[in-house]
Parts: sequence; C-alpha cells; structure tokens
Amino acid sequence: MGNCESSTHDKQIHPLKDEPVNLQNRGIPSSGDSLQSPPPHVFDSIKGGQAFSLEPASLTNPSETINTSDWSNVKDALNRNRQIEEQIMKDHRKLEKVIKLLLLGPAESGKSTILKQIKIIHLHGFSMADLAEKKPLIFRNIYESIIQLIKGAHSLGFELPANLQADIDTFCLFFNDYQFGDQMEFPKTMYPVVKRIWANERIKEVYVQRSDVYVMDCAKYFLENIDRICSESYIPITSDVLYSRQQTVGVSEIRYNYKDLEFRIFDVGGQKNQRRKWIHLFDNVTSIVSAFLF
Ligand SMILES: Nc1nc2c(ncn2[C@@H]2O[C@H](COP(=O)(O)OP(=O)(O)OP(=O)(O)O)[C@@H](O)[C@H]2O)c(=O)[nH]1
Ligand SMILES: [Mg+2]
Repeated sequence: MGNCESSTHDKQIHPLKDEPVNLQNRGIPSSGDSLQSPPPHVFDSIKGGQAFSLEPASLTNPSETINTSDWSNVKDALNRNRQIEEQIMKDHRKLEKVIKLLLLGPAESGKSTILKQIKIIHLHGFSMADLAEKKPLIFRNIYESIIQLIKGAHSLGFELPANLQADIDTFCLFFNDYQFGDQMEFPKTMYPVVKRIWANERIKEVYVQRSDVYVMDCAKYFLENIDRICSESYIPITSDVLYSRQQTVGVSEIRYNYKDLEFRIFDVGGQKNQRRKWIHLFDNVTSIVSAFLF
C-alpha cells in the first residue's frame, strides 16, 4: 500500500509543463512509494491478475484531477473486455465442435451418392414421400440410358439386328417428344420396347464398353429391374434412389449431430461449369473428401 506521509515525495515536477503536480490527490503512488503498490481500487477492478493497460484519460493529462468516476469507467471497460473475451472463447469452443466436410470430385464420381448414404445412416433415410417423388427421375434415367446405349452402339460400329431397328425407331420418336416432368407412370407402350432393346446382346456389350462411350452407370441397374419399375404399384426402394442420377447444380448441404459433434456435409456440382463455385466453400473446412471415377 502506498505510504504518502512525506510531503517532499508528494510534489513532483511535470516533465513537460515544469509545474508541480500533486500526485497524492490523484490517488497515485508518488516516486517514494513501492511500484508494487498502486491504489487499492486499481486492483479491485483487475480480476485474475491480468496486465493493466487502460488508463483514464485524465492520467495522460496531469493538469486534470482524477475523480472516482474515472476508475469506475476503467472498471466498466475491463468488464466489457472480459465479456468479449469470454464470448470469443465460447464461439471458438463451439466452432471446434463443428466438422465441415466438403465432397469434391468430377461429375458422376459419386458425391451425391455419398450424401444419400450419409442421409440413410444418420438422418433416418428416405420417407415414403421422398421415395415416391423420385419416380419421374428414375423413368428419365431409363429413357436416357436407352438413348445412350443406342448412340453408343452406333459409335462403336456395332451392327444391330434388323428386327431391333423398329423398336429403336419407336423409342427415338417417343424420346424426341418427351419432356421431363411429374410423370408418375411408365408409359405402357414403351415398356416392351425398352425390354426388347435391353435384351439384345450387342446393346449389353455397349454397357460393358462404357469407358469408350458415354453410358450412365445406373443404366444396367434400372434396366435389369425394369419389370418391377414398370409395375402399376411401383414405389421406388432405397437402392433405386441411391442409383438414381441427377446432376448437382449449385451446392447442397446436410447437417447432423454425432456424439457431441455437429457435422456439416457439402455436396457440389462436379461439372466443369460448376467448379468455380467450390472456392466459396473452403473457409473453415475440416476435411475434403475426394470422389473419383473408376
Ligand atoms: N457401379 C455403381 N454405380 C453406382 C453405385 N451407386 C451409385 N452409382 C452410380 O454412380 C453415379 C454417381 O452419380 P452422382 O452421385 O450423382 O455423382 P456426382 O459426383 O454427385 O455428380 P455431379 O452432381 O454431376 O457432380 C450414378 O450414376 C449412380 O447411379 C454403385 O454402387 N455402383
Ligand atoms: Mg451430385
């Protein structure tokens, strides 16, 4: 505690104004006091022994007199500072519990399929409504598969039997007029046509050679399940949804909690024109999961 009994120590010369300054009235230890002994109310406002760096404005201007409200301003500032630091720590701890995963890779490498699988494992899978609304997409996947197989056969120079040509012409006419929408029934007239085209061995050979021509991976799965898919009571099952193919445009995200961690998984479009959007997602990423085509 400062001992200010000596009047010779109470008067000091201000280095700039060369005028005596009465430090005792300011509650500040004079030069004769120990440096470890600031006025008690200074320590009152410092919790946890933190360094003290804030000074009331009047301290920097010795010609003004300090009153007790200066120290209460300091106390307020320190309290505010402590609250802000506590909030920053809280936010930091919260952020440490968020795992942000980014699924990256080229188109059709399986990013959205991984997202669907995570949904099955961690988010109760697909409801009946989710499954039913995939019908039009699955039908479109079948139509597009057939067109790709026909084009592939031409590209590979495969000769197709003459009796298949009528089916191919019928299907091409249908596909030219087809518009993707809310189609909930597979067209009855197309069912036998599709079945015959897929039954052809040369067409199946195109699927095997899809490293040379473009055919969706899901073609075989859906064409082998054509009887079930074309039945009147058809409701997609989970594996139908997993195999259904829809190009991702933009970014989609799912969140779930596992133990005390919050997972945020981001799925992006892998087509070249979608890749410029990836850069916006790299902030605070915990891991990047790369999907590859084999
Ligand atoms: N061979 C095989 N193919 C699968 C399997 N599961 C899904 N697929 C197919 O793999 C392809 C993966 O497609 P997506 O998951 O949509 O690919 P993506 O990376 O999200 O593509 P973009 O959204 O265009 O970037 C689809 O054609 C699926 O039908 C599987 O178990 N085996
Ligand atoms: Mg996708």
